[in-house]
Amino acid sequence: MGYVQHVAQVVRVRVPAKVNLALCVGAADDTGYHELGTVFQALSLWDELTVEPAPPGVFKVAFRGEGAAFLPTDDTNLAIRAAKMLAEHCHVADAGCIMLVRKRIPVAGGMAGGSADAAAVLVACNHLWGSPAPASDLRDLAAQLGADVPFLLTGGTAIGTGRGDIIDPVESRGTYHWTLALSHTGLSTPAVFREFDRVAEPTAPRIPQELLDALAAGDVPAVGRNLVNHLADAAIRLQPTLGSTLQIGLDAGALGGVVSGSGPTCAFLSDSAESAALVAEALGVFSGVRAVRSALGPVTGAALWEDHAAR
Ligand SMILES: C[C@@](CO)(OP(=O)(O)O)[C@H](O)COP(=O)(O)OP(=O)(O)OC[C@H]1O[C@@H](n2ccc(N)nc2=O)[C@H](O)[C@@H]1O
Ligand SMILES: Nc1ncnc2c1ncn2[C@@H]1O[C@H](COP(=O)(O)OP(=O)(O)O)[C@@H](O)[C@H]1O
Repeated sequence: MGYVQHVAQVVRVRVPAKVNLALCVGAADDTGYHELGTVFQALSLWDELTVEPAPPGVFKVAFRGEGAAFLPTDDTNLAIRAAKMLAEHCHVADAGCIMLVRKRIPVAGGMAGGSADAAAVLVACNHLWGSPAPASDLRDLAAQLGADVPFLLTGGTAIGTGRGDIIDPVESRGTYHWTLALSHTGLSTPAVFREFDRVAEPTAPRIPQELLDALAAGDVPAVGRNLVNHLADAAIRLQPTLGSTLQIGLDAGALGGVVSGSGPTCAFLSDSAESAALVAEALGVFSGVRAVRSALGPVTGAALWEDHAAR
């Protein structure tokens, strides 16, 4: 690929959080990664990224909002890794950028906040630098950055296989009202997989057909009944209060409740805003819950946010 001259402008991208409607975990391979069968849904809890050009070789990121104080801003940050990876892949002449992320997705919450930011950076920097990378290259780079990153490019409701990075569309109807119970402390994804390995017997990571049928029919109660997460027991062993959180949400009338990904965020499904509000009220007064958020799914993946573009 030849050298690409970048186009100077300010770019804004909005990227959603994800929840796993099913997270079925198989055996680990030689690298320690587990074979997954997962169904992702993108939720209307958005991180917002602004990217501006910077002098050649300067890559910086800053965070505001939810969990910002806990995030590294050095070269280990996924946002910086994503920008550098794209610049190198596309041989962007004089690449550099300054990124600001307004965070709403909880950090280390099992909702793919870091992965979302990485996906947003790929979309934003590709636009900033004159779209040198086709969508297929963005997908390849995303998978190198993390197992969850490719889905955040796509959004909607989709199946993930392999490491969770091979994304295929799934037939899905309906609007899903989610209530998210945020925890006081995060959980490390590798630690939860390690705890899973310590106890669980690996099986084939088969996504329940009942869940796929319910999604195809837009049968929200049946989706609620068929939410499944093989990492949930491990997450609850590491944060026992999550067991109470799940029970409180279900007692308040949620159609289903599940630990999101590796946790600790718990996600509850309702079929209306009114029912979701009752679930949120019950969770909001439980001391084990730090904060409650409401979100709708499915929504689109990382995308330019034209309406709010810097002027
Ligand atoms: C568990 C899930 C479910 O969607 O989400 P989160 O709870 O993190 O949001 C994902 O599989 C996480 O995806 P992501 O956070 O992008 O993973 P990566 O950065 O690639 O890997 C972090 C660590 O998770 C473990 N890992 C991840 C994916 C996978 N298929 N098998 C694994 O064992 C490995 O220990 C790896 O070192
Ligand atoms: N841009 C980023 N946003 C969030 N976390 C990040 C980011 N870059 C690196 N991380 C690191 O990734 C870890 C996982 O965070 P996150 O992606 O928010 O959670 P999860 O993997 O549970 O969905 C955090 O401990 C954090 O230090």
